[in-house]
Amino acid sequence: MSLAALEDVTLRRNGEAVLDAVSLSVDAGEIVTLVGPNGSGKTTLVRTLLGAVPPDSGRVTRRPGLRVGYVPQRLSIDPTLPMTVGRFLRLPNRHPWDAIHTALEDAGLPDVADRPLAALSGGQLQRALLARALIGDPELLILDEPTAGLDQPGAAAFYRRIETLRDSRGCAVLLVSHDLHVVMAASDRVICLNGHVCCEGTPAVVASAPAYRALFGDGTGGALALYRHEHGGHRHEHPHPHHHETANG
Ligand SMILES: Nc1ncnc2c1ncn2[C@@H]1O[C@H](COP(=O)(O)OP(=O)(O)OP(=O)(O)O)[C@@H](O)[C@H]1O
Repeated sequence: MSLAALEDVTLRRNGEAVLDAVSLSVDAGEIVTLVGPNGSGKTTLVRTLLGAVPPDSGRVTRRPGLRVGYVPQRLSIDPTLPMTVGRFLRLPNRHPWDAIHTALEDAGLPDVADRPLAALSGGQLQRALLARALIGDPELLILDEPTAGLDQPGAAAFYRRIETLRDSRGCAVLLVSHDLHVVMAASDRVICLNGHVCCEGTPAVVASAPAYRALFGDGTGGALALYRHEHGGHRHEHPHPHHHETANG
């Protein structure tokens, strides 16, 4: 059984289908990247999958007792509040401190528990949000545009961390992105959303799908560039956009 799935889900707002007969599932341990332009329904899809919004038709299923970690697109509290990172992570469930420290370490942010939240850089804040999502030991980690606001090396490093986390913790990852031209090479599947699912498959399959090109045009020469890091041998610690390998050449 999938961890979470939508089956033929349609959701209307103001007479328009925001989600149009969408089917999607996330299985244990896989990385699924959901890409789509602004307004294509990505956040609505995630909220529907989480059970926060009921669909007008279709079925939403989640494995009973599924543990989900959610990294929101934006922080919903004022990051300038005089609060330490550790206290922020203890909200609202008062998790034990050793769980907080483990999560910070896994998110690549050790030794910051006592620092004010306001003192974190954008990339560090993103990792703090990731740490918060990891505390409950999620089976499914959902990240909504986690690299928005990060520069290319920052985004690449964040994606590497997600890949490592999937490997070490075995959690499934649903990654939402509006970056139409660059996705994590480690994605097992890429799903392109534009109200409906217009194509899906491995990154390489989607990159060469006519529906992808028709929707997302010719940025990056029409290719889907992949954040890929090499295992062993030469390694790009700071990948540059021009160094992205492309799926189809
Ligand atoms: N509660 C609502 N009432 C009316 N319209 C809504 C509501 N929720 C979403 N929509 C509309 O549904 C469409 C999809 O919104 P959604 O936020 O899911 O898109 P998105 O792909 O996540 O966009 P972005 O990349 O900008 O975050 C938008 O046109 C939005 O205006």
